[in-house]
Amino acid sequence: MPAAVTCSVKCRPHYRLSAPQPPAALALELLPRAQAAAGELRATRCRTPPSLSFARASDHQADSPRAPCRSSPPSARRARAGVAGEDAGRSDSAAALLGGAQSLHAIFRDELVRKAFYAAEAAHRGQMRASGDPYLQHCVETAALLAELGAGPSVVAAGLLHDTVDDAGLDYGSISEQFGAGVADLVKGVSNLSHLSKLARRSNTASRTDEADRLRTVFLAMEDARAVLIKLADRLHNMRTLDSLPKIKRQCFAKETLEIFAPLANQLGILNWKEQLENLCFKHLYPEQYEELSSNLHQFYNRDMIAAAIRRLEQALQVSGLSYRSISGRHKSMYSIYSKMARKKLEMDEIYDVHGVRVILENKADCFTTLEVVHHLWPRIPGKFKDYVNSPKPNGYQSLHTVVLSEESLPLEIQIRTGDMHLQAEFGIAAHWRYKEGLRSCSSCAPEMVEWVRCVVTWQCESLHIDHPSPLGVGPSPRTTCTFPSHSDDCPFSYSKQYDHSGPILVILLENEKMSVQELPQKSKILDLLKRASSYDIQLSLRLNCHAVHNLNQELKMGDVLELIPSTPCKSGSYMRGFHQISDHRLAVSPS
Ligand SMILES: Nc1nc2c(ncn2[C@@H]2O[C@H](COP(=O)(O)OP(=O)(O)OP(=O)(O)O)[C@@H](O)[C@H]2O)c(=O)[nH]1
Ligand SMILES: Nc1ncnc2c1ncn2[C@@H]1O[C@H](COP(=O)(O)OP(=O)(O)OP(=O)(O)O)[C@@H](O)[C@H]1O
Repeated sequence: MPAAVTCSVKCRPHYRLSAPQPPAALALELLPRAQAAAGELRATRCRTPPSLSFARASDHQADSPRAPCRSSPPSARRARAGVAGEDAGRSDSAAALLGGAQSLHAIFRDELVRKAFYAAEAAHRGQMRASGDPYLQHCVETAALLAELGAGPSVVAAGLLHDTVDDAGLDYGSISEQFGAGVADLVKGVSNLSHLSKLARRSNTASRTDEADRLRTVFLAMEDARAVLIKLADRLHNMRTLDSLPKIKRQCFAKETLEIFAPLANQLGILNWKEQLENLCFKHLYPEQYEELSSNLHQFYNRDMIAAAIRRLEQALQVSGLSYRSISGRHKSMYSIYSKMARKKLEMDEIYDVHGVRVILENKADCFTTLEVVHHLWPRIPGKFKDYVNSPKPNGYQSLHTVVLSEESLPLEIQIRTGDMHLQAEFGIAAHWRYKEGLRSCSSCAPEMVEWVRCVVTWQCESLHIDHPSPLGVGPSPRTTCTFPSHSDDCPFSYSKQYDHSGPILVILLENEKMSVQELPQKSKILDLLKRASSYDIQLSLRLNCHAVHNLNQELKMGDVLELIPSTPCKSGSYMRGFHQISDHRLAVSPS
């Protein structure tokens, strides 16, 4: 019998065991919209994809991130009145929206969150998305995505308010007054990220891989990790509702999302969001390939096979008296299959890990015994066994891999490893995001930064925390020993012991309405950066993080934004209009 019955059948919500769909529905099930629930859920917590009951809810709503047909923003006065709860003009549909959210996520009953809902409702009243849906719906969907991850009230409230500064005339002061500086900082942080993202789209940063890598690191460096989380939720909902935008805009968003936001979600360990973002980008960027693969997968994806295999393996391990920590399974995402086919020049039927199961055991010996059990249960596919336990990969990755033929005559990849090996594969140098990002040029990526933000987000979000418990499996949980944004001395996540911080810094240069992310050695000065500017002349005035520059020898820090302002103002005035002064509590990568 398993010592601790922690069997976690990780089933995607659209592979619910209890509710088989007719074949016609399968194609839709493969669409990312249907992957709406957070994370790969454990069997015990398997739930249907949440869908909020909105006035105009439909499965494939077509909203735009900044819908041109929105009416002009309501006055800040009304928004403030809404914050104070004085406004009696709320509609039935808003009440239905809140009720729908509350029925899915208890956190929408929280006082702060309800207050934020009413403030967002007042601020966005009358505003519509390109699809014709109320703008408020986007705010609630964004907040709901955060709630699904298990984020706390401040993050969910900030998710509701995330567009009130840019699009509805609320200012930092009034949000801070009503909700506290914590929520206001988050809203401001999301707004800054949105501005940078807009500049990046205008500068086509996504098409330059190195620069896209750097920009992601800057995102992590300049904002509270939780602001990045909110921005990701905002982007995920915008990507789900992209259809009503013109093709050129859809592709622009999709390109940026694929190069910047999906890898960011991967780095933060939010794999379900990463997969949804990638699949949506795939659909908009390569519609023909998407359709083709989607129809091929009709034959390949087997919804019940993984659950059946897990049950069979579970029983066999129990009969053998083997203790296991967990058994989980997953279907490879469409985009992951497409990328693997392209990367390795393979046909669909040469991808052996479309269906996969992973067993985590107590010790190495049990791994090998489990392998025997597996090979007794199913015939193995020759040439597909890999012993990374006795021969670890150069990055330290350890696991046994085998591919067997399931009862359904489909290949099933089975990975077998110990808890320690798994932690190394999730958090260590062999972490999955590094393994993936390692395929790209990632010279300037600051791994310590990613690890730090990833762990902060993990602690902040209940469901991620459950999936990724204490990183080393021993010692105190960092949740109790670290205070954001610094590590305690004994924190196992702290890379400070493993890395010297002599690496480069990343700063943003804004000139001629273009943005570039520049990598400079530590202790570089403004003057050093100016040497890289194509348009620098003495007539220009300079601003660093929204402040006028008086000293060109001032040292730059990670995440600094330097703006070159021409003597004849450009058509949009300051490039950083709407960009809020960057707070000083940026994540410290350098000890300086
Ligand atoms: N975290 C982590 N996972 C890894 C690493 N290397 C491999 N994996 C996992 O192991 C799976 C299969 O790796 P391999 O058995 O080496 O197979 P492959 O190179 O994908 O080739 P195929 O046999 O065609 O599947 C990957 O899909 C990952 O899930 C690693 O360095 N880190
Ligand atoms: N056999 C498996 N069982 C359970 N989970 C798996 C299995 N294989 C991969 N995973 C997990 O599924 C997620 C998505 O992996 P995905 O298959 O897209 O990429 P990958 O594992 O890196 O494969 P590849 O590099 O071969 O494309 C990752 O978190 C990965 O750890």
